[in-house]
Amino acid sequence: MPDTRKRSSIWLQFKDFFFVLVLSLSQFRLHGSTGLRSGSQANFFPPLEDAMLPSGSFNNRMALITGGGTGLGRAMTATLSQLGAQCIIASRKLDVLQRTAEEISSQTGNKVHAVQCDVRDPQAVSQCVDQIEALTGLPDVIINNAAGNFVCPSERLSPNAWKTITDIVLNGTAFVTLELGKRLIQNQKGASFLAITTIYAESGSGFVVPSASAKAGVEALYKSLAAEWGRYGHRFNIIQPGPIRTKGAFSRLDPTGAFEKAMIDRIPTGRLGTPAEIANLAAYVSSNYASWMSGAVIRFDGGEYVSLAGEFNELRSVTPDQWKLLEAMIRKTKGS
Ligand SMILES: CCC/C=C/C=C/C(=O)SCCNC(=O)CCNC(=O)[C@H](O)C(C)(C)COP(=O)(O)OP(=O)(O)OC[C@H]1O[C@@H](n2cnc3c(N)ncnc32)[C@H](O)[C@@H]1OP(=O)(O)O
Ligand SMILES: NC(=O)C1=CN([C@@H]2O[C@H](COP(=O)(O)OP(=O)(O)OC[C@H]3O[C@@H](n4cnc5c(N)ncnc54)[C@H](OP(=O)(O)O)[C@@H]3O)[C@@H](O)[C@H]2O)C=CC1
Repeated sequence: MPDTRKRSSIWLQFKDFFFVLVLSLSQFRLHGSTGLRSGSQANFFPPLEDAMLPSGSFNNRMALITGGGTGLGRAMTATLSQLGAQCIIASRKLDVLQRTAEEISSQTGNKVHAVQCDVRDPQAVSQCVDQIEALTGLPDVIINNAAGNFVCPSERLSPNAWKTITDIVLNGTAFVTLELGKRLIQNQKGASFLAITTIYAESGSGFVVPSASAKAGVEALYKSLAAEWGRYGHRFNIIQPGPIRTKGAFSRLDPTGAFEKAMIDRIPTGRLGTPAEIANLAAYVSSNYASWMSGAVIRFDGGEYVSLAGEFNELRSVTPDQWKLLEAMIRKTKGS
C-alpha cells in the first residue's frame, strides 16, 4: 500500500476508535458511580418490583413464553412462576433456557420447562408444540416475546438482514400463534395470547425499519384474531414497551450507551422501565382478572411516545424567566 493510503487508513481507524472512546466516556460520566441514570422527576415514580397479583393467581395454569430465557421474557416467566404457573420457555439457545429454568424453579418451587425452538421454522414450532403437549398439555397463557433487532441505516440492510428480523418477529409470532391456536380450537380450550411489540410499531421508526414493519404486522395479526377467535375462547392483547434496559436490546440498539440519556430526557417519568414492571403488566393481562380484555393495545413507556409526538414539548426547557419574556412578546402582538 502506498504511504499516503496507509496513513489515511490508520487515521480512519484512529477516528473510529476515538469516536467510540468519546461515546464510552460520556456513558461512564452519565452512569456515575451507581450505574443508574435518571431524571430528577424519577423520584416521583419509583418502580415496584414485587408481584402485584395475589399469590396463586396462576395455580394449575400452563404458560408458554417465547424468548423466556433472557431479558423481559425471563422476568415474565419469573413472575408467572411465582404466581403458581407451570412455565415453558422456548428459544434457540437450550443452555441459556435450561439455566434460567433451573434458577427460576429453584426460587419459586414451580416447574419451568426449557424447550429449544427457532420460531422462524414452522416445522420446529410444530415439534415444539408436540413437546409442550407431552410435557404439560396445551398452555392457557401464550406470550409471544421472542424478537430480533439491531439499529442499521436502511440503505445498509441486506435482503437476508430484512428477512431475518421479519422472520423472527412477524412470521415467528404467526407460526407460534397459529399452531397453538389450531390445536386449542381442536381441543375446545380457551387461552390468553399476548404479543410484546413496541411503541414505534404505531409510528414507524428510522434505523429499525424491519423491526418496525414486523411489529406493526404483529399488531394487525393480534387485533384481527381478537375479532375472529373470541368465539373459541381466545383473547389477544398487545403490550408496547418503551425502553427497558436488557442486554439483548441495548447491546443492539445503543451499543455505546450514548443514546440512553436522550431517551431518559424525553421520558416524562424520568427513567427507563424495569423488567419487573412489565412482568406485572403481562401477568395481569394474561390472568383471569383481565378476562374481559381482548384486542387491547397497551402502551407502557413512562410517557415517552406522547413526549416524542407533541410539537411543543421541547418548551419544557424554557425557564420561568424566559417565559416572562416570551409571554410579554406574545401579549404585545396585536392583530394578524
Ligand atoms: C428503545 C425502545 C424500543 C425498543 C425496541 C426493542 C425491540 C427489540 O426487538 S429488542 C430485542 C433485541 N434482541 C435480539 O435481537 C436478540 C436476538 N438477536 C439475534 O440473534 C441477532 O442479533 C440477529 C437478529 C441478527 C439474528 O441472529 P442470526 O444468527 O440468525 O443472524 P445473522 O446470521 O447473524 O444475521 C442475519 C443477517 O443480518 C445481518 N446483520 C446482522 N447484524 C447486523 C447489523 N448489526 N447490521 C446490519 N446487518 C446485520 C447479517 O449480516 C446477515 O445478513 P447477510 O450478511 O446478508 O447474510
Ligand atoms: N428491552 C426493551 O427496551 C424493549 C424490548 N421490547 C421487546 O421485548 C421483547 C423482549 O426483548 P428483550 O428482553 O429486551 O431482549 P432479549 O434479546 O433478551 O430477548 C429476545 C429473546 O428472543 C429470543 N429469540 C431471538 N430469536 C429467536 C428465534 N429465532 N427463535 C426463538 N427465540 C428467539 C432470544 O433467545 P435465543 O437467543 O435463545 O433464541 C431472546 O431470549 C422483544 O419482543 C422486544 O422486541 C420492546 C420494546 C422495548
